[in-house]
Amino acid sequence: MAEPIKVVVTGAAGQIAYSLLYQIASGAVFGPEQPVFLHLLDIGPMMGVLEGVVMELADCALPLLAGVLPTANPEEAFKDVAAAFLVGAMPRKEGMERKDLLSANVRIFKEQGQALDKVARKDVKILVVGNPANTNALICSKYAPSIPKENFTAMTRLDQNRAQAQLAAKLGVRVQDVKNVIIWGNHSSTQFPDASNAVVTVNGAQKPVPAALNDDEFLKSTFVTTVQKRGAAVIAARKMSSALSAAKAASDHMRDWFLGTGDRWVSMGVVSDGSYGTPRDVVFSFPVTVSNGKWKIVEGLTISDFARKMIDATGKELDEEKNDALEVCK
Ligand SMILES: NC(=O)C1=CN([C@@H]2O[C@H](COP(=O)(O)OP(=O)(O)OC[C@H]3O[C@@H](n4cnc5c(N)ncnc54)[C@H](O)[C@@H]3O)[C@@H](O)[C@H]2O)C=CC1
Ligand SMILES: O=C([O-])CC(=O)C(=O)O
Repeated sequence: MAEPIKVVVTGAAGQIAYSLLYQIASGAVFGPEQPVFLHLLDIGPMMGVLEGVVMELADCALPLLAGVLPTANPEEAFKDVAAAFLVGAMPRKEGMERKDLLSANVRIFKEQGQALDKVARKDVKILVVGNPANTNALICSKYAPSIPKENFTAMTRLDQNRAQAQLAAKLGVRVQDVKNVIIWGNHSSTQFPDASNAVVTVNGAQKPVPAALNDDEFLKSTFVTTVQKRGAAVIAARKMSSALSAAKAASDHMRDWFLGTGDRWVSMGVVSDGSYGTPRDVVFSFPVTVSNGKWKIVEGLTISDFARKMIDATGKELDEEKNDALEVCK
């Protein structure tokens, strides 16, 4: 059996972590042969609740769980970690946009960037889940200059999973029969869920999704808005934001980053290099493939006039969020 790797989850006493911790500790993320030592970070007042989570983890009797460290100290939590799930942040309530959380949450990511910079492994893979995820990831990276920018990512996998599920339902196929749907841009209501390159397998044969559906109007309107507003729809129904599906998406994202995607495309928020005419120096969601622990943006896709407008709009929002966040962090 391999040596255990240290993995931190922040917001460990919260609702996403409650689903996520089991997935990590059971082997669903780093594989069935990789033991994990879990570092659980939350704030001081939540230490009592966190103690209960630690008890439940023990009670799961999981063979891959090598140990658990609950703490309210970021430098203790981030020490020598190989993977960081940055979940801990305030969730939005009904009627809010995710960027309304910026002033409350972005400082958390400044402080955590500074702590990661000091004590984490330089090859740590960081996934920011706490909203507004893209801009929090950018700020975290800016305050951790000794860790490569490529190691900071934001989660748009939940949007990808939602998009894939919507398409599969519309086409009457299994979710695993739909691939290469893309989420461009911000994890916000300006994101662009794009099915123009998606492929579906029907009766053993692959077909482009637009041809299989033959309903461009649906792909440009209902499909896009359903995915853009799905988080709000869950909040309206549950009175709390998505947690089960968010934890599953965080597991998918980190698993694919560690273990690879093959030729399957996945969407990840990464620091933009200006690909596809997007603004540089914002965390923008692109289609990527991953091998040997490194992601690479899928190149050479054709961008329609419609896609151009959508990509520009979400890029503009990210530029604005960046400026607001830098102002808050001054
Ligand atoms: N990117 C995405 O697709 C998604 C992002 N989210 C976001 O994830 C975040 C967490 O959501 P939930 O778990 O539902 O919230 P929650 O309120 O249940 O849990 C958040 C936890 O973070 C802790 N926390 C607050 N400040 C902290 C700090 N400085 N250090 C460590 N822990 C801290 C809180 O004490 C709490 O235990 C929210 O910002 C939410 O909007 C939620 C769903 C999907
Ligand atoms: O909508 C929210 O605030 C939580 C979230 O990010 C999502 O469910 O996609």
